[in-house]
Amino acid sequence: MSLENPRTTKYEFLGPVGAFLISTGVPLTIYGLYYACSEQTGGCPPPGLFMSKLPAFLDTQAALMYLAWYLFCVIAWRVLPGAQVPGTTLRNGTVKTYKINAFSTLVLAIVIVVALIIYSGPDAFTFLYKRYVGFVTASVVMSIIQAVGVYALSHRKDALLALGGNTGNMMYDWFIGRELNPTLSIFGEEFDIKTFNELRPGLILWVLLNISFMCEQATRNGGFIGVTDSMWLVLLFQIGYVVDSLYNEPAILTTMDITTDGFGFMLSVGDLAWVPFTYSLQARYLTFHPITLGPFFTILILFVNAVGYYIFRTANSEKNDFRNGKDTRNLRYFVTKRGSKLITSGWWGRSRHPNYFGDIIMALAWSLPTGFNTPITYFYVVFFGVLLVHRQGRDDEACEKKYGKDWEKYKQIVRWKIIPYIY
Ligand SMILES: NC(=O)C1=CN([C@@H]2O[C@H](COP(=O)(O)OP(=O)(O)OC[C@H]3O[C@@H](n4cnc5c(N)ncnc54)[C@H](OP(=O)(O)O)[C@@H]3O)[C@@H](O)[C@H]2O)C=CC1
Ligand SMILES: CC(C)=CCC[C@@H](C)[C@H]1CC=C2C3=C(CC[C@@]21C)[C@@]1(C)CC[C@H](O)C(C)(C)[C@@H]1CC3
Repeated sequence: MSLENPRTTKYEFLGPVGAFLISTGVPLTIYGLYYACSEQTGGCPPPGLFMSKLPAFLDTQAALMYLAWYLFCVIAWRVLPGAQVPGTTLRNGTVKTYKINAFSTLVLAIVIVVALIIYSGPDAFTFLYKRYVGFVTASVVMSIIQAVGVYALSHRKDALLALGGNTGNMMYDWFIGRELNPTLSIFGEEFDIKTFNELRPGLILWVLLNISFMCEQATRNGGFIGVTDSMWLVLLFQIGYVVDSLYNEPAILTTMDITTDGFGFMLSVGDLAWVPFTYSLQARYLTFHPITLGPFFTILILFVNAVGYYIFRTANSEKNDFRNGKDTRNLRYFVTKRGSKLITSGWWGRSRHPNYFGDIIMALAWSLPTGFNTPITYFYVVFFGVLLVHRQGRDDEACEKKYGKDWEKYKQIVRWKIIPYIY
């Protein structure tokens, strides 16, 4: 075992057994959510739990369309212009550069879809709703293929492995991600598989799925005039979130997924299947269960989302500006033995993950438009809460390793983990 790629001695997610359970559980949950909440199976939930029939899992047309979608994203990455931005310094001392053009890819995709809808009517873009299960299968197959491919590639002599992904247990390493930054060369340009998947094919597909669900509602209700206020709210919030993520694309380069985690099945299925198909559940529900909120509830939900967005954005900007030497707020901080500074006032003085707090408030605002008819449309809030609590724990552990006593000192100053005065 080389010094650069030490053997991993600690398992996360309960080791190989957990890796197996999550790898099978994630696709099953995506199908399960469709089964438990869809028009085709009889409602949300269906009247008899085991009585309804699932549509075909395999749909060749959907698979071909999904492949075309993925290729569109790759071609857009290659041909659209974009700044070359350096990532963080890797532990072997090298720095990778990334092409920043995810936002232009989103704009291009939306322009094409809107042109299609204007030219041919909303009915022309309902195929994502109608062939939903086929698209799920295509994205899961794509995730498996990619995870197998990057696992095989990671056995090159020059591969830099993730510190957490080199246990030697095939199942676990395949799941958690063995290589830190699997890269291909596409027409002479370095293609970083992990950052590409994290921001483009899945997040933009989430937007397109939502637009397709709105088109289905419009088709049924006499055009876009018949689209309900609840559907508009969900689209506004979720498209706004994706726009924000892609517009701030360089911010992803310092997240733990990019700096620390390898790319394996957990991230490939999370990025390509889980994000678009479970995060869009609310809009899919509203397609077959339209809800009119009226001005009072619309304004109330807009307010909840605005509060969440304000916290999420100002917290992330405070940290990014501070770390980039552009702080205008005179935030208090202390310098750690490692040399980096930890903020102790503003949002980062109120809790150790104020951005997660904003994110979870937004998650709630995205489910509220579906009313209180079924708990299933609140799945995202629950999952996201669990994800963020777990992520907070992982980050705390990583910071403890990085900063040692300095992290203890920071924890003494900032006692709350996510929600000030509560958690
Ligand atoms: N919608 C979704 O499904 C998901 C959304 N997200 C969102 O992604 C965003 C990024 O999240 P994530 O990467 O987990 O973590 P953060 O952006 O919260 O970054 C954590 C890192 O920030 C640095 N840091 C911590 N405390 C301080 C401080 N006081 N002062 C300065 N730096 C500090 C540390 O790294 P260092 O010191 O090494 O720089 C730490 O590892 C969040 O807004 C989150 O809500 C995340 C996951 C899923
Ligand atoms: C069910 C399963 C296997 C879960 C894996 C977790 C993934 C769903 C998440 C891990 C980190 C993520 C990030 C985003 C989406 C969810 C996943 C993939 C993210 C792209 C959402 C938008 C944000 O602005 C972000 C870019 C910061 C974020 C990055 C992490």
